[in-house]
Amino acid sequence: MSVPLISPSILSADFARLGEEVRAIDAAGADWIHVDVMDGHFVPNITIGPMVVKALRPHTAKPFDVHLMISPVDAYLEAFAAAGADIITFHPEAGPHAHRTVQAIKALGKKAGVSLNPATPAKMLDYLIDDIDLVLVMSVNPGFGGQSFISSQLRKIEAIRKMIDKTGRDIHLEVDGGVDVNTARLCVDAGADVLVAGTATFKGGPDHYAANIAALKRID
Ligand SMILES: O=C(CO)[C@H](O)[C@H](O)COP(=O)(O)O
Ligand SMILES: [Fe+2]
Repeated sequence: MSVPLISPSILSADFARLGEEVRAIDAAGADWIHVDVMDGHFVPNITIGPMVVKALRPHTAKPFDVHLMISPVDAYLEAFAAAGADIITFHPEAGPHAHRTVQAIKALGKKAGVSLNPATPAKMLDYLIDDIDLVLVMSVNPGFGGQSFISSQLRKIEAIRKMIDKTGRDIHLEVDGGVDVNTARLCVDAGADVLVAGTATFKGGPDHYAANIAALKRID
């Protein structure tokens, strides 16, 4: 079985010590840093904006995997790009012109990701897949960390893996929500190559981050 990339969600970090937490997960073996941006409108929670992304940028050289759960999206892309985002992922449900948003992210020189809510079908990707760098399958309803994995999303991951393979392009398939050592294995079996893990990375505190990340990678 292939080893997935791990993108710890800093939603589960200690927000009073975010810079330190980012350095700790970097040292513990995180491949990417997952930044959950919520606006209290598209999702029922408010987290952080571009100023915090900018403040965290000097703390790691690892890619910032920025998950925008905001509506509208386009007005904020430039600010997140300038703040140091490497991958910018948005929800097509958040606006009427998903393809334009992809174009705008790429025009900023960033990797473009599209995220699908649990009730959104894989078909949503039909006319986007050729232009994007990443698909993010939400395996919980977006808005909060610590929720339970919705297993119906495994079928969607399998379907999207087939769509990706058909393109012949190198497109990441990332899963976000309720990923632990058990569900990680199911996601990788279904075709995922990047796993977001908030609760499963940060549980037990800094002394456990390296073992937690290693356990998510060692799932064969
Ligand atoms: O996008 C998200 C929620 O909307 C988070 O990335 C996700 O919930 C990660 O947290 P956990 O691993 O604790 O489920
Ligand atoms: Fe996320």
